[in-house]
Amino acid sequence: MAHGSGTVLPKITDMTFLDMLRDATTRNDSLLCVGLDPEPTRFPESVRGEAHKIYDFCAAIVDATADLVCAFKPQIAYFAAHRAEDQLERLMQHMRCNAPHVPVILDAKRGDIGSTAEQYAKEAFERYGADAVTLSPFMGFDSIEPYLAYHGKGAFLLCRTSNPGGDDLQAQRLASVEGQPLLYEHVARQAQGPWNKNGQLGLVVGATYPQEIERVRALAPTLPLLIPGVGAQGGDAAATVRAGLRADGPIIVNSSRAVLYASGGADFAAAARNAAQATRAALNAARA
Ligand SMILES: O=c1ccn([C@@H]2O[C@H](COP(=O)(O)O)[C@@H](O)[C@H]2O)c(=O)[nH]1
Repeated sequence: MAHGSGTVLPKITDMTFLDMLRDATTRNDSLLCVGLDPEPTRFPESVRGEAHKIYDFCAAIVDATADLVCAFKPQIAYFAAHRAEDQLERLMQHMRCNAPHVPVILDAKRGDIGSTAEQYAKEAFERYGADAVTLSPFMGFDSIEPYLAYHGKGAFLLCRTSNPGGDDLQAQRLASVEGQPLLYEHVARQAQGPWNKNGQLGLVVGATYPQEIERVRALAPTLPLLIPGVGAQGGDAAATVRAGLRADGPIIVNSSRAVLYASGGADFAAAARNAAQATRAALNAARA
């Protein structure tokens, strides 16, 4: 264990989230984000079920893949469910020290009234020192605004998510808006336009729906797209890149379980590296 728990170390760079993303994408020649979704029942046999090993497991994955990724994405639920927020704090410190060039997106999917959003923003950016966070836009712009007060930090709004039920609301038509767009199209337009006051917004779009990625890209030509759904959810890596990547429109393609649990043995970190290498290569092969 490299560091004790407590306040997350300050950033050693003044780079914005977008600067860091561009730098890591180029430096590591990668569109791949490794998702950190630690589930102790899937840990290597020697530590299986041991929630106090969450930090050790994730730190080993970070060390094995830091030169292969454009971002890391810890999902906060996997830590909170095990009362392991202290281990997430230590992991954030570990990434800051050992992979300082890789931006970290805290997947929290927060959404609440402004005064509460201020607390969530403080949690993401001050407690954990994240470079970007995921948010639900369902409660409107005033629920997003507190995050934008942290200049240079990124905020990814759920737009067309990777799950089958995403259609239940996201594909509903907004009769009150001119042209009657679908809800997810409206989110994309708002994020590319009036809500993006300081250029901090991005969108979450599922790799499981490449046609919708293309549609979102048409409506939001320059926003960074965070695209989960390759790997365990079966999304097509090549179709994802073709639909989403533009010269001035970056993509971050997340894979969690397919990397983390590539092996259940003592070779888990080496297997994770191999899986990350293969996914990075598949994504790069589809780049124009
Ligand atoms: O639309 C969405 C938004 C977020 N996620 C998150 O991404 C990872 C995916 O994990 P895999 O193991 O690669 O399937 C996970 O943390 C989700 O909460 C998503 O899948 N879809």
